[in-house]
Amino acid sequence: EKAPHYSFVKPATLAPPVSYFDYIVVGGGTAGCSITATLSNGATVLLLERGGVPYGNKNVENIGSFGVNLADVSPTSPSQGFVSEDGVLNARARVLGGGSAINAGFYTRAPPEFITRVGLDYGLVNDSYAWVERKVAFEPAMLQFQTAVKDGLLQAGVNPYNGFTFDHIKGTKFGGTIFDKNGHRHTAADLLEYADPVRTTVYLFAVAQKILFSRRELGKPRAYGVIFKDSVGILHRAFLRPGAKNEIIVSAGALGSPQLLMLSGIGPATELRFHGIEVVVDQPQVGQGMADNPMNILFIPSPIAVETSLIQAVGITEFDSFIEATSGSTNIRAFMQNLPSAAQNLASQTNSQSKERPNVITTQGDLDKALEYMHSLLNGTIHGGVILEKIAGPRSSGYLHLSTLDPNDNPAVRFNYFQDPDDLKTCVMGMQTIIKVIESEPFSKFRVPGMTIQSLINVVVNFPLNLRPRHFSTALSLEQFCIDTVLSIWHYHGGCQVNKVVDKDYKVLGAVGLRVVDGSTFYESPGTNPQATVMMLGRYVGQKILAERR
Ligand SMILES: Cc1cc2nc3c(=O)[nH]c(=O)nc-3n(C[C@H](O)[C@H](O)[C@H](O)COP(=O)(O)OP(=O)(O)OC[C@H]3O[C@@H](n4cnc5c(N)ncnc54)[C@H](O)[C@@H]3O)c2cc1C
Repeated sequence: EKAPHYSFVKPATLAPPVSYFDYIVVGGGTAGCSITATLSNGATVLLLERGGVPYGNKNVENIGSFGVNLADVSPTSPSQGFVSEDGVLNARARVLGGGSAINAGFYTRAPPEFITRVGLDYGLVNDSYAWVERKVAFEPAMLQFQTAVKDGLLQAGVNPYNGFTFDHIKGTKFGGTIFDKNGHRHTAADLLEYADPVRTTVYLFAVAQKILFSRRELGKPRAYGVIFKDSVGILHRAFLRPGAKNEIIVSAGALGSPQLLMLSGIGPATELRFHGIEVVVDQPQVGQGMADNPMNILFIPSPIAVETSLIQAVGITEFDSFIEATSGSTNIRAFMQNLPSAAQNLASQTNSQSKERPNVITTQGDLDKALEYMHSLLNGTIHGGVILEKIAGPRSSGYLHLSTLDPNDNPAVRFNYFQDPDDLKTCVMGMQTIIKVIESEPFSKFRVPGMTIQSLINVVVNFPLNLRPRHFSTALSLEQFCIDTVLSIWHYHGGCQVNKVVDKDYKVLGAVGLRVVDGSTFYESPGTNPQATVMMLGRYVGQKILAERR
C-alpha cells in the first residue's frame, strides 16, 4: 500500500478490548515504523503510536514549517516540548514517524567505526540503510546560502570537499535529506509502504500504559502483553499469541522507552518504590546515560534574501565538532517566537519535576527583558541564517527520572552539558571554525556591512534561547558562551543502553520476550545526525528477529 492510504492504520478507539499478535511494537517513531514494516513480512504485528499521522499536516510536511511545528505546544502537537533540568528547551515527537516527522531532515549514515563499536554486521547494515534510502532519502537543492557555507568551510580548513554523499567522511560535504525536491517531508511512516497490509495493524492515539509480565521463566519475568489507552480514555489489552519467539518491542524513543520500562516495573527499585510501582526487575541502569549533543549557534542577519533551507552543507572537523547551517526567515522567526511558550512550559514543569533545577533564568523581569529585545529584532524583516555546531559523542551525560505516573507526561531529564571538559574544548574549537566561515570571502555577501563578529555573539547572548543565566564574560569568552547559550540539537539518546539495560541483541536484561530498539540504546549519537541509523537499526533488528524465527 502507498502512503498515506494505509488500510491498516486506524484510531485506537476502533481497537477491540483484547487482541492477539506475534509482535507488539510500542512507539511508531523512527525505529518503530521500520521494525514494524520488516516484521510484518514474516508475522503479525501491532504497532501502538500515541500520536496521529504526519500526512496532511502542513506543519509536518513542509520544509518551511519546521520552526512553526516546534513552536506548536498544543496538547495535540506532533512536537511535545520539554525543558531539561539543565534549563535547555527541547522537543520530542508525538506522531507516526516520530522524530523523523518533526526534525530538520538531514540524512547521513554513521561512520564505519560506529558500526564496529556497536558490533553490527556490515553487510546487513548496508542493506538496511539502502532499504531506508529507497523510500526516504534525497539529494538537496544546494542553493546560494548553503553553497557559501560549504565554500566557507573549505576556506576555514575543513577539507577535503567530499561532494554529495550519505557517508560520514572527515571534510566538507553535502548530505542527504528526507525533504524531496519540492520541500515535502518524507518520514519513517513512509517505510510502512514495505509492510504486509494483511499482517500489520497500527493504532494511533494509543498510549501504552504498561507492559504486562507473567510468571518467571528460568528465573526471569516474561513480557506477554501491553495495556494501552485510546483517545477517549478506554483501556485496551493486546497480548502476544502463544509462541516462544513472540515478543514485545519498545521503540518509544530516548525519553519514552526508559519511561515505559519504569512504569512497567523495570528500573531502579528505589525509584519505582518511591512512585508505588511494583518492582518486576531491579535494573538501576534504566534512565542512566542520558546524553544530548550540545548545539551552539551564531545567527547571521543577511542584507540579501536567502533560500529556505534546513541542514545540507556539513563540515566534519578533525576535532569532532560538526558544523551545519540553516537559512530562511520563516523557520528562524518561528524558532524565536517559540520562546514565550517555552517559558510557560518551564513554569508548568517546575512543580512536577522531581530534582532540583540549576540556576536558570526564572524571574519574570529577566524573561520580559529578553522577550522585549527579541520583539524589537522581529519587527524588521529577518533575512539570514544560522551556522551551528554540534559536538560528537558527547562525553557528558546525565539521567532520567519519572516525574509522574502518566506516560503522556515528560519525564524529568538532565544531560549535564559540558560536564566533561573535553566537550567544552570541542565546542570552543567549533565556534572558532564558525567564525572563520563567517569571515571567509565566499560568505561575505551574507554579511551586513559593519556587523562585527562580536555583535553577532552579542545577539545570541541577549536572546532568551535557553533558560540559563548569563554572566559578565558570556559575550567575551567562548568557553562561557558555549556553557551559557547552549541549545539542544535534539539528538538526545541513552536511557536503555546496550550491555547495561539491553544485551547486544537489544533484549532487555533480566526479562524474556522484551527488546528495546531505538535511540535510547546508543552511547553516542551516530554520525553527524542520527535518524538514518535509527531507521537502519529498526530494519536491521527486524531482519535478525525474522531470521531467528524461521
Ligand atoms: C526538532 C528535531 C530536529 C532533529 N533534526 C535531525 C536531523 O536533521 N537529522 C537527524 O538525523 N536527526 C535529527 N533529529 C533526531 C532524530 O529525529 C531522532 O534521534 C530520532 O528520530 C529518534 O528516533 P527514535 O525511534 O529513537 O524515537 P522517536 O522517533 O521519537 O519515536 C518514539 C515514538 O514513540 C512514541 N511513544 C512514546 N511513548 C509512547 C507510549 N507510551 N505509547 C505509544 N507511543 C509512544 C512517540 O510518540 C514517538 O512517535 C532531530 C530531532 C528533533 C526532535
